[in-house]
Amino acid sequence: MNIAFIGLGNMGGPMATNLLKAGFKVTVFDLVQAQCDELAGQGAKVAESAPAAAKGADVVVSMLPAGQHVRALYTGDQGIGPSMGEGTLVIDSSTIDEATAREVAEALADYEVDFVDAPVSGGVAGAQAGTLTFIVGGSDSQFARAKPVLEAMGKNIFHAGDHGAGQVAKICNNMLLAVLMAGTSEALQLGISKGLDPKVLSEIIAQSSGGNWTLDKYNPCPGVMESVPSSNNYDGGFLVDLMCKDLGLALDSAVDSKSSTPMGALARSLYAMHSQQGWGRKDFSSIFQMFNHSKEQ
Ligand SMILES: NC(=O)c1ccc[n+]([C@@H]2O[C@H](COP(=O)([O-])OP(=O)(O)OC[C@H]3O[C@@H](n4cnc5c(N)ncnc54)[C@H](O)[C@@H]3O)[C@@H](O)[C@H]2O)c1
Repeated sequence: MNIAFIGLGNMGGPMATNLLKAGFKVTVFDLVQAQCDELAGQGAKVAESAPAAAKGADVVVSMLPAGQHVRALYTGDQGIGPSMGEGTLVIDSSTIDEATAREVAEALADYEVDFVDAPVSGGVAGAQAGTLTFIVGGSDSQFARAKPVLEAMGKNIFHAGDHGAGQVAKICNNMLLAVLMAGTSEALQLGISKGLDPKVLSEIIAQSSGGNWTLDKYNPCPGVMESVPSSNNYDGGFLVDLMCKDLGLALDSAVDSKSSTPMGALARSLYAMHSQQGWGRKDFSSIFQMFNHSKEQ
């Protein structure tokens, strides 16, 4: 099976690597040449453009920053719709708004191209380990077509509903993640300000009723955990600006459905302020530093 992979950033790069490891023939394209070169070193073919990558592919996977990039890739003037053959399957794993996911699905149907939205959870570590959770929106038959490809990159593959449903479930998860990361940071900084060792405090809370994923798998306090962005100057991982985007998507959905999301609204303000203070290109766990009043850590 020939797979085209478009968008080789923090997530897309390791996802494409896992498709190569699973034995698929992979053609890649990214605007950043160095990221294409890295995949070429692992056996991928590098295309000169997105339409060239998509030509002749059985499956096209995209992992782009936001909705406008996905819309432009598939439906814009330079869109790759006409480059794909009838029966091609498109898997978009970017986190975008549900309306764009549905719009792209409809536009591609005109070319007899199948589409699923398949955003992921699990972060860069999950992308590298091939243990991502995929949350899929599409018809039953489209889900069945996508599953074997997704299994090469992930562990848990969920069918959330029709087009756009994957995106709705994903932003519910990320809104909660943002709230948990801010709350965990606040609690750890309180303990530190009272003289507690953050490693000891993390172990205590992890085994207590406040335990959560941000504390025991993605600890935001530098020095507590290895191989997470907080121990790497908050580089790599999931950017503050991407979290701001996801919180914006969650609040748009809340307006649309007349839902009350006060914690999500507060989290969006906190992460936006953090971004304005120069942290936009750092990992979202750096919100920990917003609560660091000593500035000595
Ligand atoms: N990083 C994470 O932990 C994480 C976790 C879950 C979901 N996500 C979501 O996954 C998506 C990608 O995240 P990421 O962290 O890999 O972002 P990233 O910024 O590291 O990577 C995006 C890549 O897309 C490329 N790109 C942009 N426009 C392009 C185009 N027109 N053609 C080809 N390439 C193009 C960029 O050059 C970049 O390499 C986002 O929607 C994000 O919200 C990220």
